[in-house]
Amino acid sequence: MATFDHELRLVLSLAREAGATALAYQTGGADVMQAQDKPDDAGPVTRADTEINARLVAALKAAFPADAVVAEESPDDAAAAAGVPRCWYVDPIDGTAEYARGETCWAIQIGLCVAGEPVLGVVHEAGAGRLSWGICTPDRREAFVIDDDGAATPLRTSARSLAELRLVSSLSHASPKTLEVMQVLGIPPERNLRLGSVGVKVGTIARGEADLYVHPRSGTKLWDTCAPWALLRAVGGAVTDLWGHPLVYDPRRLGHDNGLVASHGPHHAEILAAIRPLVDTWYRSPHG
Ligand SMILES: Nc1ncnc2c1ncn2[C@@H]1O[C@H](COP(=O)(O)O)[C@@H](OP(=O)(O)O)[C@H]1O
Ligand SMILES: [Mg+2]
Repeated sequence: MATFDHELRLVLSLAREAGATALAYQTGGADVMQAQDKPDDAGPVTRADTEINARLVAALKAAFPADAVVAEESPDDAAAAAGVPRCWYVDPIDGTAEYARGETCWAIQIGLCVAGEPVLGVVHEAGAGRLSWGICTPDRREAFVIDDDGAATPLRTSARSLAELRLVSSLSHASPKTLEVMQVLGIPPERNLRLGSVGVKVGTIARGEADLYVHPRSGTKLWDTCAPWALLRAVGGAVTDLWGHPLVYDPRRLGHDNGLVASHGPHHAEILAAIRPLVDTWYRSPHG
């Protein structure tokens, strides 16, 4: 029986070390962070993204030489990952735009897929002083949030009804489509929490503070979602694209071109049905 204890221990320690690096640079301000824009509108990158990326990739490859490692700042390695049964997806800093602005809604994310299923995820919100992890396999379903003092609390989603849903949506990639989603689901602006980072947003659902995250377009990549999905699946949440298809973790296609819908679980099908008329007006059909 694979417990993933060894993997979890290593990844928790790597995430904490990376969090300390990122915080040290962020405290140093703009000159130390060295934010630059990547080509092709791919968003900002900082010294912390590059250095943490290199450290995490090297450590995972050394510890698990048979595994593939796909990471945001070294995406060319993804070609070699096709067909490898175990693949790590690493986002050294998810929410780099917020990180570079000195905010706290960013996270170090390390996820493991086995046969295309996210089974282990660590989302370290170093700026917020909180680290969440989850394991979701047929043998083990467990997810905790650990605060800076080391206190661990089991993650638990809310029991909110469809009429009470709390949304969490992007801060830096806001879309007018989100307002349409809010309208059809009857979600007022005060129940829309805007935050950076997929992992931070999904974390609010895993802790029961929000219930629904809709990313109504392309733009996110497998490293943005793998770790968050593992922990949300571990607590019974649901994740699909805008049409209700499961997310596909195939390193030959790094983008989630059909958007994202993550929820606390019990109303996922009703949410998809409610937004489907909108999706049909936005897009002719799903990609691929
Ligand atoms: N429209 C878009 N174009 C490019 N990247 C996008 C995007 N929407 C989301 N992302 C990526 O998804 C992550 C979460 O975005 P957001 O927090 O704004 O929802 C960010 O990852 P990084 O910060 O790791 O680059 C961001 O780059
Ligand atoms: Mg990211």
